[in-house]
Amino acid sequence: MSPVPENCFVPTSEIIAVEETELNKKQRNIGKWQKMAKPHAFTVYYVKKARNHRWRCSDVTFWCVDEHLCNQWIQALKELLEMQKSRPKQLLVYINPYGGKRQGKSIYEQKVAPLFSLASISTDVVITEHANHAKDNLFEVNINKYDGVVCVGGDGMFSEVMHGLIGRMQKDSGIDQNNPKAPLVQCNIRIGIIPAGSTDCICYSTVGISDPVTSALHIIVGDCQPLDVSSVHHNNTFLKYSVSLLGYGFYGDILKDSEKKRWMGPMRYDYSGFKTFLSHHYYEGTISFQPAKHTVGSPRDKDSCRTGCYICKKSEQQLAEQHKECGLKHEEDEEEWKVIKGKFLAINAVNMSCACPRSPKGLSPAAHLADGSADLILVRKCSRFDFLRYLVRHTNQDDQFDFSFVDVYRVKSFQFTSKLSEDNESNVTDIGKKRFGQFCRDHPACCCNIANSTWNCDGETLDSSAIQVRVHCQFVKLFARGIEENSKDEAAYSQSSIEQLL
Ligand SMILES: Nc1ncnc2c1ncn2[C@@H]1O[C@H](COP(=O)(O)OP(=O)(O)OP(=O)(O)O)[C@@H](O)[C@H]1O
Ligand SMILES: CCCCCCCCCCCCC/C=C/[C@@H](O)[C@H](CO)NC(C)=O
Ligand SMILES: [Ca+2]
Repeated sequence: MSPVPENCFVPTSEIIAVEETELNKKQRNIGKWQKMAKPHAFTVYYVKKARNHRWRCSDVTFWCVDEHLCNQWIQALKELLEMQKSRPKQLLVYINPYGGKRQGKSIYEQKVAPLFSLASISTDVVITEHANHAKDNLFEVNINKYDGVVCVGGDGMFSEVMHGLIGRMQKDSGIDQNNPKAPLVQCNIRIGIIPAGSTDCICYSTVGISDPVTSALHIIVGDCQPLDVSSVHHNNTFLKYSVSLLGYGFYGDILKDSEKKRWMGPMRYDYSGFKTFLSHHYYEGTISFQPAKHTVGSPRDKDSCRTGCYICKKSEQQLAEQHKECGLKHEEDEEEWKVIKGKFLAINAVNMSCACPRSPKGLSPAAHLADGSADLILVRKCSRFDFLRYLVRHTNQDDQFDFSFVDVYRVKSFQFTSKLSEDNESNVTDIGKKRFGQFCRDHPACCCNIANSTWNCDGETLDSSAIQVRVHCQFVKLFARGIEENSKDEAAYSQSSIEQLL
């Protein structure tokens, strides 16, 4: 138990629980309580903010001689907690026992379940037995029973749960996800992520740290962070939704190679990353996009998306106004498309910064969680050395878009077709060309890859290289609050912390 501080203050929104404290004989015999005939006590458990966005559960015990007064305090504090209507009471939890370092089950049992129980949250826990178990299960359960769904795992596990929830919502509303222009029904049930994967990019980008206890506490206090979701189609077939990275070329090739090496755990990305870097393949294709004119931000902004972000709030208001004015009409059909043809080492479309422990600022540091846009990053063919310089900037403070071979656009929709599929479409009868398709006709020894790359969609591969993508503003909600401002005030606040304020 922490030492009892003086002059304390805790916002009720950050109290985890209040409990009557059973005093044992030893406790009764310390200090001034020794003189009391029968002391009474209650303990307040609260969120303690530490460095680097880490949250911990701390506690302080109040002692008192008057049993009635003590009970009144407990009662009053419990009533205050009852008034926190955004807090979940009943959660559905899916644990992937094989994600990341295969620690999902023990992380949940040792670090998370005791906190949920302290906060009086009831849970139904499902330990997944195979891929898509959680997704399929979400189509069957009585979803209205729950205040939220929690996934214990990595980005792939989050993606599964999100697909289950969105899919269920569309099915219940009779909406065909295969129609790329269908007015999708928003998903209001919040998703919590307990990070136990290999990259944990979605957790890191929305909380600021990949830490199971911090995430559990954000769930307990009932945080809510909306997230943009991209729908990905191939012609009139729905492929997937994406919230973090849609990557073709470099990140697609890493994923394809790393899937065969899952046994290596998170290290597989380093191994495949190195191999893919050495292969230096580039891909030809055409990318068309509609710029996101509704948002005031730019991918080159110096400021990042933080808790209470005004750019995301503005997008939310605009979205609401658009819905009022146009109903279900889709304005984007009428807006201009920009077309870019080229040879690319990487095409990355990110709905959020994609910050993760490997890349603390992410692939697009100024991308917003909930502004209804994605940042489309085009890395053109360049030397290995230049590409390495670009990759190194993922890991440091330098501007990763300040290269002649890198372009970045903020978009609300885009399409991609590879040169190979364009050629095949325009000349389907040219069998010789198709058979020759795997080799570069001009320079057999160069890195020009006539075969297609694969799309990496939040860590899952897509079956098609030709895709149409549309960003849906604030389409799902997480138990998170975005990354809190890391000001000097916050550092001071976390050092002295609530102990001194309570
Ligand atoms: N019991 C299971 N057995 C095999 N695969 C599973 C099981 N449960 C879930 N999966 C699948 O495992 C995939 C990867 O899981 P997860 O995202 O948790 O870990 P990861 O790939 O190591 O981390 P990251 O996605 O952050 O890189 C998910 O796409 C999910 O569909
Ligand atoms: C020589 C230095 C090279 C350093 C390069 C580091 C770059 C790391 C950037 C990782 C970006 C991750 C984006 C997130 C993708 C996830 O959706 C996905 C699934 O978890 N993870 C990966 C690795 O594809
Ligand atoms: Ca966005």
